[in-house]
Amino acid sequence: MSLLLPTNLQQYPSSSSFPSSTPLLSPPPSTAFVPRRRCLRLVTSCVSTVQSSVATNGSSPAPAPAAVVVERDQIRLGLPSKGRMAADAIDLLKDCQLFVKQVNPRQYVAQIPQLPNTEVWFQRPKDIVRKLLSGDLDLGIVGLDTLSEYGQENEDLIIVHEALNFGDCHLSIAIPNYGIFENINSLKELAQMPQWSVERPLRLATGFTYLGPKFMKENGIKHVVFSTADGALEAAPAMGIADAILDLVSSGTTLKENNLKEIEGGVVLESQAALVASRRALTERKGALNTVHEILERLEAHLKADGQFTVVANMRGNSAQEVAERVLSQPSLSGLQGPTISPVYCTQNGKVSVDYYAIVICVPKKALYDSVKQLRAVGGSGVLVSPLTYIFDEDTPRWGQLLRNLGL
Ligand SMILES: Nc1ncnc2c1ncn2[C@@H]1O[C@H](COP(=O)(O)OP(=O)(O)OP(=O)(O)O)[C@@H](O)[C@H]1O
Ligand SMILES: O=P(O)(O)OC[C@H]1O[C@H](OP(=O)(O)OP(=O)(O)O)[C@H](O)[C@@H]1O
Ligand SMILES: [Mg+2]
Repeated sequence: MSLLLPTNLQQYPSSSSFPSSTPLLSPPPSTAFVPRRRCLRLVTSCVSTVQSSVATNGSSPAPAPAAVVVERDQIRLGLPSKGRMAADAIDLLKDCQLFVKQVNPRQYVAQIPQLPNTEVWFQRPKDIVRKLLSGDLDLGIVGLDTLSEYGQENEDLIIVHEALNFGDCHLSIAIPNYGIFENINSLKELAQMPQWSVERPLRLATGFTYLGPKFMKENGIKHVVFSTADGALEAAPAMGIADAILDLVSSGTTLKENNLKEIEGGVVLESQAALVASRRALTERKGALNTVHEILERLEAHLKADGQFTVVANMRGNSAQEVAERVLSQPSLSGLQGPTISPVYCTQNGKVSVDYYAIVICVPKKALYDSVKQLRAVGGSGVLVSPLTYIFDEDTPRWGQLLRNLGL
């Protein structure tokens, strides 16, 4: 196969792609920490010279002396310092009653009073990943795309929560919707175009210089060269300096406005914000595991509740059992663990009696109207709907998963 990769790309592992759907990465062979140095990062926006000029993002596999975790009192959490993830990360923590106290936006360290042993450090997303690897951060919030690109499947990186519900986007190949690409709609068709040869390979512009070549190689795409730039990649095809691009897409507006289209089979990964930790920090740094447990519990309680409403309704009935049977006959009314049903006491002619029962259930926001209809169908009235703030379960499944992953 004649995938044209510069030699420095070929020394990286090219096993299966980093699975964004896998919550936790596999355990490491040992807990010994070998820090990896940042690699050279050569950026060129000149596509015609790229065959030997693209270097991968992230860390190089250069040998380094074994080291231990540097002692410090504080657990360090990295948050995006700017860009579209910055405000959302702080807002998410606020929704979990974790208030980041940043005196001014140019100050790169902050505190969370609710977590006195934890410092927040604001960094660019890619630097959060690099610093988790170097041991300068213990925890971080970054997009799965950045984690995959700069983490490069390093076993020290553990995804503690893979779906923080913001920063949704996907990494995708896009081609022009005109000219020779007009009738090309899939990766397979793109690969089979007669235009590409050793002399004239497909020119792909991307900032994802690790994931891009890896994806093309895994998909058996021959005759491709990569170029990279720091932004506005969508301009490259119209400028004549690339045939296709590989970039993040969320609304799709930028592609549309630049006459580009996505193709079937061209999605490299789905991404959203994730909580990531250094395995070494969790196993060796005092207090790190407790901190991550608390953050995880708060996140799970908030995120689980975020998608739900509390619904209260009154229902006429002869007994709680009979009301329960009616409610449970409806598919959307079973709540988290079944409905809570309580008698509503009233006085009639001086006597206390029970003619109504109050039922309380949690329903997914998306299923609200269906649930209301089903409640009415079984005799529910006076339906009250309120937002749900937290759901603290007995245990958080991701915590158990994390402990297993750490071998604890
Ligand atoms: N439409 C989108 N385009 C790019 N990133 C998005 C988009 N939607 C969500 N994201 C997420 O936001 C992250 C940060 O993007 P942002 O553009 O703010 O910073 P960056 O491009 O990594 O940094 P810089 O602009 O300094 O190079 C991305 O890595 C991705 O996880
Ligand atoms: O699908 P859309 O909602 O249109 O978003 C996709 C665009 O957003 C990002 O660019 P960004 O805004 O970060 O600018 P950049 O090109 O300078 O990175 C990304 O690189 C795409 O260009
Ligand atoms: Mg950007």
